[in-house]
Amino acid sequence: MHLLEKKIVQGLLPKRQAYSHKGDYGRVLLIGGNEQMGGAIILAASATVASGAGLVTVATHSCNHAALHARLPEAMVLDIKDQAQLMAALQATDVVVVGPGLGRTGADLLLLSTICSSLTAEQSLIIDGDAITLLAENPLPQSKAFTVYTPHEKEWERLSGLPIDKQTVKNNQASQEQLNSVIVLKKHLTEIYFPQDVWQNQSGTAAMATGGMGDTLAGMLGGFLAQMHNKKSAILAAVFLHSHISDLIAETSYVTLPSEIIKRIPKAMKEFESTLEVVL
Ligand SMILES: NC(=O)C1=CN([C@@H]2O[C@H](COP(=O)(O)OP(=O)(O)OC[C@H]3O[C@@H](n4cnc5c(N)ncnc54)[C@H](O)[C@@H]3O)[C@@H](O)[C@H]2O)[C@@H](O)CC1
Ligand SMILES: Nc1ncnc2c1ncn2[C@@H]1O[C@H](COP(=O)(O)OP(=O)(O)O)[C@@H](O)[C@H]1O
Ligand SMILES: [Mg+2]
Repeated sequence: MHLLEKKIVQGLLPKRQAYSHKGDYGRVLLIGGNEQMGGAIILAASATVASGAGLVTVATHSCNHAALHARLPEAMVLDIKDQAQLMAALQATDVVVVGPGLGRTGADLLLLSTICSSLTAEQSLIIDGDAITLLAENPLPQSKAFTVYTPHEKEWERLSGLPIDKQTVKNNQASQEQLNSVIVLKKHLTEIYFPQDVWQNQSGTAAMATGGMGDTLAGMLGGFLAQMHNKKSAILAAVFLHSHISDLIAETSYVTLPSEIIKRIPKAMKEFESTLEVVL
């Protein structure tokens, strides 16, 4: 197992070219947020914007639109129930993040099925939160998109069938192979399962154990994948930085709020940029 530590991530973020524009930094579509959990998709989308994605759109329940506009004017908003608009947005996007605060109704499952079947191999799909639980209970044909699941241990138990005490590296690798996707298994010392190798994050503390923290990581992953052509570097950098920022805040704070982490993403990214491309 490789250790994901500061020296690995140093220089992974490409310095931006002077002659570039928002179209060069990717389109991300975030899908989630029902009547009870609008906060989850607002945190995720805020993390995507703070990570520097070129254009961010949020498909969420209409009751969340005013809050989203007020909290995050950088993002565009569409009604999660508007099929036509959603299909157009799915076709136009580079990355989809689905699941934060989505809910687990039959309509949510239908939506998930539409998403999985309509994406192409050129697109990336991050499956988080309720979308993982829905897929665990109702397996669907695999999407053609490059797929990343971001389960915590309980969600991984549902998806892989492995009880938490059986989630060994070997067992997790076997499930990762079956799912043919990247797995970000979130916990203390988060593990990242790629087809070729496994990484263990060395940053992060119990100060992160608070609602909305995983929603924030899902949004960061979306933003990093939208901009970086090396997908592995994007995933490793997002996982490390999310927890690294928390470590910095935790030096003087008992808990680290997701919204505080989001504010510090751009500054943290700057410290890890490089003009030379590092390949892991
Ligand atoms: N402000 C909001 O709107 C929030 C919405 N949320 C959404 O709520 C939905 C359900 O997610 P939940 O994770 O709460 O519910 P789940 O029912 O999927 O999982 C929570 C349970 O898993 C257990 N667990 C075991 N190991 C764990 C680990 N390593 N990390 C975390 N939990 C572990 C917890 O103790 C808890 O009992 C998701 O769609 C999520 O995005 C949450 O993110 C909380 C904040
Ligand atoms: N004790 C801990 N040490 C390190 N990281 C933690 C700890 N507790 C939680 N985290 C991190 O916080 C996040 C929690 O994700 P998740 O449970 O999906 O949150 P939510 O769904 O509420 O947004 C993960 O990135 C996880 O690694
Ligand atoms: Mg979660």
